[in-house]
Amino acid sequence: MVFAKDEVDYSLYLVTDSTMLPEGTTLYSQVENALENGVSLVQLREKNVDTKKFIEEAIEIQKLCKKFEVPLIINDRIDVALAIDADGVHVGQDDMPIPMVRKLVGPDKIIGWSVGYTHEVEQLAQWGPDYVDYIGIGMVFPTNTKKNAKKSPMGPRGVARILDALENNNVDWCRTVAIGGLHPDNISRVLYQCNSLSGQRSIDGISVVSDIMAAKDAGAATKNLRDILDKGYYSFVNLQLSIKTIYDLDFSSHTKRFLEQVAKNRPLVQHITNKVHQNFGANVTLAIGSSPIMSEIKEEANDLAHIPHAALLVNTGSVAPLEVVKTAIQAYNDVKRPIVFDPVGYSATTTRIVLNDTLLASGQFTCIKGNTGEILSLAGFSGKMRGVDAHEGDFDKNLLAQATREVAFRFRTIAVCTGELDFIADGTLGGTYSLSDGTKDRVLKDLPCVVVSNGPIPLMGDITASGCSLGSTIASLLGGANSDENPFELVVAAVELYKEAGRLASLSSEGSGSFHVQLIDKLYNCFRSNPRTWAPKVETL
Ligand SMILES: Cc1nc(C(=O)O)sc1CCOP(=O)(O)O
Ligand SMILES: C=C1C=NC(C(F)(F)F)=NC1=N
Ligand SMILES: [Mg+2]
Repeated sequence: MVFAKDEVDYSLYLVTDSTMLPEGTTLYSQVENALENGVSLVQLREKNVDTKKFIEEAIEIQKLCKKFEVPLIINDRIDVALAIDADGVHVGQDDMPIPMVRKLVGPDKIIGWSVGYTHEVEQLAQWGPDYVDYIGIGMVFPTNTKKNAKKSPMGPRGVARILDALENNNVDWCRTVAIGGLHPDNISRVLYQCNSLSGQRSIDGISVVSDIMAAKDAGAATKNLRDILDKGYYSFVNLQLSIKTIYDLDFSSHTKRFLEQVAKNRPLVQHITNKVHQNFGANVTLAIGSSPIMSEIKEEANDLAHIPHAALLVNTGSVAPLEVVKTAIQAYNDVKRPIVFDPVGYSATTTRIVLNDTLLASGQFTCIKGNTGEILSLAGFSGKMRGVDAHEGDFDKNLLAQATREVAFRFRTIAVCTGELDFIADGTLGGTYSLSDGTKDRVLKDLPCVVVSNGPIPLMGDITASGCSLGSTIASLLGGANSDENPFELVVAAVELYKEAGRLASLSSEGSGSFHVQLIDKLYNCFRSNPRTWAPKVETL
């Protein structure tokens, strides 16, 4: 049987490995259990076996695949693929060049190629539609399965960039699977975040080796992955994610309700943050009615995350060891508690870019908050001029709104861009994801985005940790909220509250010293004065 190429289901692609089989299992039994539970494509990958043995295995596995009407792909060995008339081959960058492979296997066979860089997509585009049918994009996360791997983990954002490259090079014929360290605890995030910026493309599937091949119960492992793939919804935080495009943002009533919830639920806000912010952030958190804990103890994160209404603030200005931060992010994601991420100094140095990119790839954040420079860099705008027709004000405003929406869309988060104007965009799309067809019905310009303007508060820039402490405020409202509240509304209210407190503080202080104190006072009093008297200007973009 020859599979029509456009009918191949790439959703759950098993790549075999007979060097990691648990006691009492065989290559055949693992593949059979996987096929029975939803694997949609199989690749026989053997790095160190003699050709005779490989052929015997291939014939055996081919019979199994035919029984389940699933195509069989052979890794690397074109000769073996031809010998058994397999449905296709997969080659890596160091294997036989693609044009030769196509010449040998003919036009009907499936050809897969390992891709890790955008220049490889450009090569793919040059060959055109008759060569590569799908690409394995990896590695997404660290993996021990691929020995001497020369590539470093690219994270979901790296996969999304390859999807962008496919679009930018008009490669619409090629399907995509993500591969590398994929397991039940991270594929929801991969499916959720791996979209091209245009929303036209998401990955067509995921590919796993050890999650199934090393599983004692390969059937159960497969079913677990299958269920997540078919779910189409990632509930990463126990708040009410929404797919709304326009919110009725009634600052005074929302903020009053949110602060009442903070007072009632007294959220624990764990700060992993820089030394300068720790003291002021703790005081801001207390002023609002939450209870701060500045903890960088790896073993503690899981206990803290389980405390009701806990929230995590990660501010990468800190020098906390990477493993401590990653453990905390994983712990709060596991219990669906909100995490606010503040990529301090993003783009200032390569070290900070690598550190922040590693952490951004390690979890799902409810909110990513940065200043103008950080958000522009995260969106990849830094230094890129976008036309000069608009005058300074609008130019910044449109650019910043665009950058904030791009960060929100790329990381599926509530993105906050702070500055003279504060921009907030909701890229969560209600937690929904789907294979292959991206977010077609929702694109960047549809994302809810507001700008909070309260007039300049110059003193904000003259005190330490003013931006960092907005993170404490956002984490407090997200942490204190009841589960039926919407994170976008909570974040907008937190920004308005903080901005309004800053404005009031600047009216009643004569310098940065008293401003520091006044800011705490105004936040502290926000419970007591009637927010209705506050009127920050919120404009929906
Ligand atoms: C076969 C392979 N190729 C990769 C690439 O990055 O191209 S990573 C990989 C191994 C993936 O194994 P596991 O699912 O056990 O992490
Ligand atoms: C190195 C590889 C990379 N990707 C893939 C797949 F996911 F199948 F595309 N298979 C491989 N053997
Ligand atoms: Mg190879």
